[in-house]
Amino acid sequence: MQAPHKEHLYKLLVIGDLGVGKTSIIKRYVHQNFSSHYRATIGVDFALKVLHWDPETVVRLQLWDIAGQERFGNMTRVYYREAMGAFIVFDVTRPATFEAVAKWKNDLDSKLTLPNGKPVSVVLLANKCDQGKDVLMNNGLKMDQFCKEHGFVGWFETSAK
Ligand SMILES: Nc1nc2c(ncn2[C@@H]2O[C@H](COP(=O)(O)OP(=O)(O)OP(=O)(O)O)[C@@H](O)[C@H]2O)c(=O)[nH]1
Repeated sequence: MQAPHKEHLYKLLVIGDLGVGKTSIIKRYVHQNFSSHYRATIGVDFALKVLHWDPETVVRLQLWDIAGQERFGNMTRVYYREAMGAFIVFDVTRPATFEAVAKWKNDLDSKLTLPNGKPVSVVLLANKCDQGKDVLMNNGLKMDQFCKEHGFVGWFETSAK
């Protein structure tokens, strides 16, 4: 097999309040497994997802799993540096985590811009949709409106379970 000759490395952030499922989403995506055991991330964790995009192209996604408690610290500026995009996660069973979404978005936009001066693309993830308590999700239109108002490129319901 011919070695790929195009390689891309992208740094992506995964942020959101404590316990919303950031680590679990990454684990599911990268290692295809899930654990119901909760262990809070301290600071930041990393994972690498390698995508064989086409026969000539390899894409490496460097996923930065930032602890929920970091919103109250000073380190996010350091962690956000040189990221190309971000996911902001909330837990559909805990409305307070949705209220924090705008705060995370503001924190990100105030500390990170692309080299061309534009804000990075951010996707909103409504996690734990397997729990059946998704008040917000019955209202897709409201979510679309929220994304428009706050500058998200879009939103998805997710479950890491
Ligand atoms: N039912 C269900 N539980 C989930 C899901 N995602 C995560 N959990 C559970 O929620 C808890 C917290 O998940 P984590 O992935 O550790 O959350 P986190 O956002 O990384 O938390 P911090 O590191 O504290 O910021 C764990 O007990 C997970 O098993 C999901 O999609 N569905």
